[in-house]
Formats: sequence, C-alpha cells, structure tokens
Amino acid sequence: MAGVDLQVISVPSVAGVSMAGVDFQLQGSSGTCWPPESGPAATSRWTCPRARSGSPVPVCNKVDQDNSPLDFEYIAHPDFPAYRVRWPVKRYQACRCGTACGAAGRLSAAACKCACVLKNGGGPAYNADGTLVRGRPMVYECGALCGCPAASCLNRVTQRGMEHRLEVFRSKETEWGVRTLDLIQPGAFVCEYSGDVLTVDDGQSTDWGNYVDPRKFPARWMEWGDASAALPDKEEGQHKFPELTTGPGYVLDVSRRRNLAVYISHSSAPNVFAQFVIRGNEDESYPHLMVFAMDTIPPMRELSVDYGIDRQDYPCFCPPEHELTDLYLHDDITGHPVRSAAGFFHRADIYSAVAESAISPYCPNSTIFSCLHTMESCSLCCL
Ligand SMILES: C[S@@+](CC[C@H](N)C(=O)[O-])C[C@H]1O[C@@H](n2cnc3c(N)ncnc32)[C@H](O)[C@@H]1O
Repeated sequence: MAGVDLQVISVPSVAGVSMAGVDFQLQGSSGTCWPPESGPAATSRWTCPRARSGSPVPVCNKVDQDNSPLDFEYIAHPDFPAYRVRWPVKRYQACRCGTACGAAGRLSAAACKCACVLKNGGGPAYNADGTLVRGRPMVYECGALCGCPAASCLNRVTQRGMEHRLEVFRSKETEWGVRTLDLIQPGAFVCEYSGDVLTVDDGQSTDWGNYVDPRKFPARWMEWGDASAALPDKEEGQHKFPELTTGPGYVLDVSRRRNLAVYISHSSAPNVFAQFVIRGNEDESYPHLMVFAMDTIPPMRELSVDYGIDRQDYPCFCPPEHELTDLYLHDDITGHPVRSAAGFFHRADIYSAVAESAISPYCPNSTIFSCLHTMESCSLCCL
C-alpha cells in the first residue's frame, strides 16, 4: 500500500459520462483506504500511481468492500533483462533513418528506407494517426538506438503510452475488470501487460493465477485488418509476414507487481487483442505484450481479451448463442446499430449497460450501448 494516494472523487451523473466534469473533492493521506460509498453521485475511488508520469489509474468499487488491487505495487512497464540487447548482430537491425519513419499513407517505408518499418513486411505497421493497420506476428517499432527523432517518428506508437483513460472496476461477475472511460477506435493502442519478467524455457507451463504467459494468447491478431476475405485476388490476401525466429521466452509474474492489464476479463468474442511489439534492436524472445482494440469500444464498456482458454476452465460469463440472438433481435426492434456483425456482447457488458444506462455523449438521442454515431453521422435515431 505504500505510496498509494486515496482520492475521493465525485463521479458525474450518468449524463456526464464524458468525465469532463470529474471533480476532485478530497485527497486522503497516503496509504489510507476508505470504504466505497453508495449512490451514483459520490463514489470512492482509489488510485494506483503509475510508475511513469501520467494520470493515475482509477480503481472503482461500487459493489463491495474489496480493494485488493491496491495490495499490488503498480509497475507500468516490464523491465526486460539488459542482455536482451545482443551485440553486434541485433544492433544493425535498428533503423538508421535521420528523419521521421513512415506510417501508412504518409511518408512511406520506401521513402525513408527505415529498417524497422521494412521488417514489418507488407508496409508500415501504423497509420499516421497511430492506428494499427493490421495485426502481425510481431510489430517492429523504432527503438532507443534508432537514428530517427523519437518525437516525430510515426513508428513508435506504443512508446507514447496509454492515450485512453481506463478504469479498474469491481464487477459482479468477474470480480475485477477493466473498462474504458473514453471512446476507443478500432486499431488503437490500449495498454501494455506488465509485471516482473521471468525467463522461462519452452514448454514450461504457468497458470493465470500469478503469471501472465504471452505464449498462451491465441493469435487473434490475425483477425485485425485482414481484408483477404473481401479482397481474395488482391495482394492483401497473399501477404506473408516474416517468420519469427523465436517465440516469447518469458512470463510476467504478477504476484507482487502488476498493472491494470491483468484485470482484463476473458471473452471468446473479445474487443481487444494481444499483439507482440519489438522496438529497434530488442531481443525477439522478449517482445512487449501490447493490447490493441479490435472493435469500437464506447465509454464504460468493459475490455475483454481472449485468454486462449476453454470455457470449462471456470464458470464463464460469455453469452451463449441464444442470448446473442436475443440481443440482436432487441436491437433490430429499436433500429439502433450496435456492433459489427462479427462481434457480440460480453455478458458483463449487458449488466453494465443496465447499471450505467447513460445517454450517449456521441448520439444524444440514444444510450451509450445502442449508438456510437455522432448526431451528424447517425442516420437512424438522430434523424
Ligand atoms: C487474469 S484474471 C482477471 C482479473 C480477475 N477478474 C480479478 O478480479 O483479479 C483471470 C480471472 O478472472 C476471472 N474471469 C475473467 N474473465 C472471466 C469471464 N469471462 N467469466 C468468468 N470469470 C472470468 C476468472 O476468475 C479468471 O481466473
């Protein structure tokens, strides 16, 4: 608990979900925990300080007295071992551009001949706005030893840190979960998994209790940005990514130090996916385990990732097929678009949709969970 600041925050009423009106009413002394108050207008939140400068991550419990996330030291980024920089071979794989490296649709990879961008194969990893163009076995960003200016390099998206405000919240179904307070666009970088790095051998198994094992995440990155089904004759569908020479050789021990990512729930129809990222000359057996959005995620929606587990592993709250159908029928009746046909709701979303039924900050004629359009773009409920 050392170093934890308690902040009692007035939570805006449901209409203020944009969070613009968050008002710090009182800051408690370090190490103190206050029980949550009931009611929508005033709720206690504990804040874990982030290791780097930046906003603290709020921890919100409106359900019970548990405050266990505060028992863990917050570590925003894993410390990979120093020997991950292999001299001299890996060093020459870093980029030697003198200028900003390319992003799709802007300064092309060919124009700057960036070694890191070229390693991605099939074009730059990111658009100029930082969106991941498509999932890959590995995304190669520029890194510390690269010659390009870090401030303007477009190939360092995850190094700029979390852009969206996320909240660890107490869920009635899965104990603790993570939800976003901001709209997250598909392909956006969300957060990094962090904990203490333990080097492991191939085949050494771990469970989810105390370890996050990067090897266990299924390759859901394949689903992101692959237009081959729609464009079977195009280059897109024929693209082959460079083979990885090695898989991840580590797990994250989260028994003592962790960050918010460990609280992301499992779903077989997730809205975020795990993507390995290497920076410059880093050792490929220690890729960063990054989380990107694979869907539009509205404010107050819970994040869910595919753990790569069987449903039998624990009582799972993913919706059975008939609930999926019911939900779509309901939305067909209201006429509001919900999500792409490929996705469906996590059951926890349904509960929080009820609990948090709020007016959408985007489409004022609708609720957050039924329409993501702006008044200008919505052709249904904002007519
Ligand atoms: C990595 S932890 C996630 C954080 C956890 N919810 C907590 O409160 O610490 C994984 C555990 O969360 C719970 N969990 C995650 N997703 C779930 C789901 N869809 N249904 C049921 N339990 C889930 C299970 O207990 C699982 O063992």
